Order: sequence, then structure tokens, then C-alpha cells
Amino acid sequence: MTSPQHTAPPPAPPADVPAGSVLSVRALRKDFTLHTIDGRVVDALNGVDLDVAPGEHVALAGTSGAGKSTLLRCVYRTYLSGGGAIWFRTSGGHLVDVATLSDAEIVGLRGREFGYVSQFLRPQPRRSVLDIVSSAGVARGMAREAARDAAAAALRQVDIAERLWDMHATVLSGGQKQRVNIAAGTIAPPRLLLLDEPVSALDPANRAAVLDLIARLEETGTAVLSVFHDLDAIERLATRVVVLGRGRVVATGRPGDILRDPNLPLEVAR
Ligand SMILES: Nc1ncnc2c1ncn2[C@@H]1O[C@H](COP(=O)(O)OP(=O)(O)OP(=O)(O)O)[C@@H](O)[C@H]1O
Repeated sequence: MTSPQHTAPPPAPPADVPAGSVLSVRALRKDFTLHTIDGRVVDALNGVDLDVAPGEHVALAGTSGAGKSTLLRCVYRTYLSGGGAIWFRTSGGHLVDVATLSDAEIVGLRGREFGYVSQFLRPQPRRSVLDIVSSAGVARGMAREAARDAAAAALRQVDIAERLWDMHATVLSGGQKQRVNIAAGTIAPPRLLLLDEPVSALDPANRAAVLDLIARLEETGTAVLSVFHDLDAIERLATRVVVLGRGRVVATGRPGDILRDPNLPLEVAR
């Protein structure tokens, strides 16, 4: 006798998530308990709402400590959020709440659909540059051989010389590590690209090349959520700026309007 196949109906999408959004953050909260300082609690995110559509680039702004990096880390699930929802629409059209996925599900989702480029690459020990980047391609669904070719192309694009490809990434300079990280995050256009100061360690020529790369990804429909402390990069790439203040959204609008508003709590050079 065979058992019937039970498949649970997918949960109804929440009414306030726009049909076209890739990412919809709702009432997101995150606090940290500082166990070494009398158990003091820091409210890093206090009920954040935001949406990012395909091809849209939302730049987070606000003063130091406003919650920008914490928001990116909650979306990537480096941090578990403390309340609210992080709705992500997969390439297959399924809406999932990143905040409630299992660890195995989030690892799969990151590999297939997310790119995350932070200031720092903490490379796994004893893995070569080419291996790190091509593994990102395999996680994105490429065959191993195709992933190696794509990794080579991605490394050339960010000007990592071929003589460095078989070296362990741990021995690279800060700027080289950052470029390897960018190559891995963008080897195939991710559905959602999370950027936390991705060009901070780069010289002007490499910075320009990486900004071009991000612009091209946006044109292919990648949704981007970023933190740049660099007014030019925000003006050039962002379609919208969301200003955080003490873990809340205090303003949102076009870069040209927001970045020149003298009343907003911004940390960028105006
Ligand atoms: N791992 C952590 N443990 C404890 N507190 C943290 C942790 N990460 C962030 N915080 C606190 O959360 C708040 C928001 O920090 P976050 O790094 O998100 O700010 P930010 O806007 O990215 O700042 P910056 O522009 O300086 O990078 C700060 O008060 C910070 O001290």
C-alpha cells in the first residue's frame, strides 16, 4: 500500500507585500544583550519596513550605529532577527520568510539566490582563490567546469592576476580579498545582492570597475540593498535611499533629494 503524498499548501502571502518585490522587510526588530555590561540591551532595529524590487538599488544611510549593517546581516541571516518578517521572493516565485527558515534552507537560499559582499572577506583556510569563486558558481547551479570558466572571467573582471588564483585567499591583501569576495558574490547575477561597504578597501581604478559591475547587475534585474559611506557611489547607483536613525526608518526618497537634505541624520560627505 502506498501512502498518499501530503503537500502542505503554501502559506498565503501577506497582503502588504507588493506583488513585484524581491525583498519586503516588515516590522523588523533586533536587539543585542550585552552580557558583559550588566545584561544591558541595545535596540539595533526597532520595527523597520522596506521593499526592494528587481533592478532596484536601495541604499541605506544614517549615522554610525543607526542599524545599517545589522539590517543587512539580518537579511543574510548572519543575525537572527528578534521580531517581524523578511519576505524574499525566490526566482521560482515563492515567498519565504528568511527569518523563519531552517539553517539548511538558508544555506541553500544564500548559495542559489543571494550575493553578499562585505568590507571584509574572512576566507576559509587552505582554499584557493579560484576554488572560492568557482564554488560560489556551483552553489548558484553551474556545472563544475562552467563554474571554473565563470570564476576565471569574474576574477579577470575585478583585476585579480592569474598568478594569484592558486594561492590561499588568506594571504591576499585587504583590497585583493575584497575583490575576490566581489567576484564570488557576482559570479552569476544574484537575485538579491547585499553590499556592506564593498569598495572601502579599493584604489580608484578598482573602485570604478566594481561600481560598473554593480551597475551592470542592476540592469540584469538584480535587486540591491547596500551600505556605502560614499556619496558618489550612492548617487550613481542607488534608485532610492532609506535613512535609518536609531533602528527606525526616518526618511526615504531619491538620492538627489535625500543626500542634500541638511535636516537628515546622515554620515556621508555632502
Ligand atoms: N554583535 C553585536 N553585539 C552587540 N551590539 C551590536 C552588535 N552589532 C551591532 N551592535 C549594536 O547595534 C547598533 C547598530 O549597529 P550597526 O553596526 O548596525 O550600525 P551601522 O549603522 O552599520 O553603523 P556604522 O555606519 O558605524 O557601520 C549599534 O549600537 C551597535 O553597537
